Amino acid sequence: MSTSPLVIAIDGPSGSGKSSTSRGVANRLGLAHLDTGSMYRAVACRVAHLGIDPTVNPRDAIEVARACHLEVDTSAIGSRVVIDGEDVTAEIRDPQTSAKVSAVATIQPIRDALTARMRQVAADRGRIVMEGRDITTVVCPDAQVRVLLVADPAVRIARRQAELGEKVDMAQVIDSIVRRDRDDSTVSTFEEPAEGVTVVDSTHLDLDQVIDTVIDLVPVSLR
Ligand SMILES: Nc1ncnc2c1ncn2[C@@H]1O[C@H](COP(=O)(O)OP(=O)(O)O)[C@@H](O)[C@H]1O
Ligand SMILES: Nc1ccn([C@H]2C[C@H](O)[C@@H](COP(=O)(O)OP(=O)(O)O)O2)c(=O)n1
Repeated sequence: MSTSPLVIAIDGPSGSGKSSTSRGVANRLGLAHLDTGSMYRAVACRVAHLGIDPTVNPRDAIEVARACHLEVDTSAIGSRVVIDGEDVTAEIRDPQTSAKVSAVATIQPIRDALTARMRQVAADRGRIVMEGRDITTVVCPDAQVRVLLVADPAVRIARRQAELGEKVDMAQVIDSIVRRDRDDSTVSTFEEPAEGVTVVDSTHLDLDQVIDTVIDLVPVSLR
């Protein structure tokens, strides 16, 4: 197995399969994994716990993003997220968090603060899969492998619905895909691939096929 630095950057809209694919690739190649969306989600939770409305008081929300102590598990199988001593691993996946995360993620100084932390993680880990919305374009544009993972909206909605279970509110699922993509795309370019980025369409592929497709893009000398 290679020990050369390796960053695999995977961007894409909600429900395209970024997390499942990234974990699978990290597992198979023995790499670290960073779900950058979990960092935005954790800041959204902390901001809410402090009673800050980021649309009314963006300055206070920015201060939280800059000053918080944020621990994110970077193992391929772990997902623990702790912010300012509070374990928010479960809360960041709540539909309520999904509904409010874009309000935090569309504030540019918050993006700048979290981008710096993401780059530090990449530098510390050395060999890593990073997933998000702007990894291929802003966070790690020099990544050795850059992928835009897409899937038809109807398939993404169905996958998210299946994941959340029967009791889920359909309007909330559609909001968490369609409205959120629209809001998020005002600050990140994940609907079209940047130059040099490979599009992988998972609409008709199962998870193993998507993982294989991404691994095939990694130069053999870096695996
Ligand atoms: N290629 C695929 N085929 C079928 N289901 C998939 C595929 N990729 C991911 N999924 C499922 O779709 C849901 C959303 O995937 P996830 O990896 O969380 O997407 P994202 O991180 O892009 O939001 C999960 O329940 C996951 O198991
Ligand atoms: N690099 C990133 C990662 C996530 N975000 C934003 C966009 C999303 O609404 C939230 C949460 O991202 P996350 O990847 O967890 O969302 P999905 O699992 O794809 O639904 O954070 C971002 O703006 N930039």
